[in-house]
Amino acid sequence: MDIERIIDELHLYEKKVLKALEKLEPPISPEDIVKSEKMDIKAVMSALGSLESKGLVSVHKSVDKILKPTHASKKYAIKGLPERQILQLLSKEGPLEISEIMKKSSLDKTENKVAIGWLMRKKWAKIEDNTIKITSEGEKSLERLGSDEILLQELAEKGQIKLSSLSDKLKKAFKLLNQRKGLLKVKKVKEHEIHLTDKGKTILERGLEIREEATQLTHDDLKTGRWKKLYYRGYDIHAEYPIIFPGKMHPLKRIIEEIRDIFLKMGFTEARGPIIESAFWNFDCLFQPQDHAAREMQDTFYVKNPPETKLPDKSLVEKVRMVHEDGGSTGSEGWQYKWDVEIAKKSVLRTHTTCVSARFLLENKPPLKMFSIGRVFRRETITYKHLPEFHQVEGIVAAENVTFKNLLGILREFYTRLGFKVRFRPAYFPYTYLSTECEIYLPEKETWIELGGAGMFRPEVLEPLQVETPVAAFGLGIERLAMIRLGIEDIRMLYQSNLGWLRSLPVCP
Ligand SMILES: N[C@@H](Cc1ccccc1)C(=O)O
Repeated sequence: MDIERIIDELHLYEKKVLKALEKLEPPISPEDIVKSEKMDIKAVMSALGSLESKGLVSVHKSVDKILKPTHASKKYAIKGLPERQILQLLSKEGPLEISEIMKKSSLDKTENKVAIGWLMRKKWAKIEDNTIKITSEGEKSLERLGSDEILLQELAEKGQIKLSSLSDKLKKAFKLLNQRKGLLKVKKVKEHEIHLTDKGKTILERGLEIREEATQLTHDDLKTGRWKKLYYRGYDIHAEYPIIFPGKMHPLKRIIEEIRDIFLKMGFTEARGPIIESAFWNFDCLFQPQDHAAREMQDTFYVKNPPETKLPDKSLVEKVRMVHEDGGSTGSEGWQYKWDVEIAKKSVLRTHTTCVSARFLLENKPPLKMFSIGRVFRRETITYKHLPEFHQVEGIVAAENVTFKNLLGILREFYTRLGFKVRFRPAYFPYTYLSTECEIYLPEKETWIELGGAGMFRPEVLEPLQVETPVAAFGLGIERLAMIRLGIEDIRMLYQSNLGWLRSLPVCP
């Protein structure tokens, strides 16, 4: 970054700190700046941090020790260390036996022992024939203090001393004193020593203008024209900002809207049907025999109230009965059993949206293109893969020349618009022939997953509804598409209020 730009982007606080560094005598600590600039320590530290990241200052971190005297050391600073007190005693009294020292000294027993130990260590005295005598070293020491004693006195005088400020000699003395119990209080402290870098010096040489910043623009400033002279701080685009969670559409709802949009754009009309459906529309008119496994209680939710749902026109019901029993006029043999209208009346929660297509075909004449999105229900145990309630998008295309190939083309177009690669495999449904299953490709897992069924409605479905053109039909699951889109492995995520996750999803995918 060039110097001009750095200067331009300096904050008021950064400038103040730089100026302080120019003015103060090194070594400079953050506390020195706090004092000279009357700034808050937090502001100083944060300014130092950004100045350091811009390469204008270097901050030297070190650990120092603060030494303070104890009660005992203050006493010794006046009277002398125990060994000095005994040295003086010996110089007055001449050589003494240990027991005599114990008696004559004003120290207590332990202090006497300590004193004799240190007399030996410092070579101020020696033991000869059971008596303690001053050495020539000791004689010299009577005239001058040792560096440990000097340090002790300085401590008593100043109250506290930084280890780093001591001369080498006194540093050694500190080590010696610190070996002894109860003479020193030592506290470790972290130190910051701040230096201007060459870059920092260059900037100061250019001269820094410190202008107070206007924080608020008042009505008065505007009226008087003072605003022209005010100095405003630039926007800090890196400043912390509050995280806000705007309301947004649920991701499942979003993909539903996307699917709706695709079909509308492909020229389909949207239809709806009831969620509580008769078995008739859900199964019978789709040529699903009444003993079909899917109709069992363990697969389908039967509704207690209302237990029965109104059937359509008698003639349609009658035609459906005939198709089931012997194929009616379709040329098929039917399922060859006695069809029961009571079973057809039962209320169910629809197990697919194909019943919406069947109803639509009764009401509308081809050519037509219809789609329907809605909830369907199956008695599934809840797992990461399955829910008893999910969404399908259903559709039909009915016209004179509609073929199975057209159906595949429509499905391919739909999935391509959603951004997926699709393939088809043969399948079976009681109500379609030919039938297919659509699979889409998962690049991350390098696998294909099944997403829905499709096929050409059979004559056994179309005849009772009096539809004379071919009808291409499809019914596709939506939750799995959503899971792939969102990269989630557990379908339950779509139905839990996991706010953390929902909030983390971008508003626009
Ligand atoms: N109803 C089938 C899908 C389907 C719809 C239309 C035709 C063929 C199959 C299902 O729920 O899986």
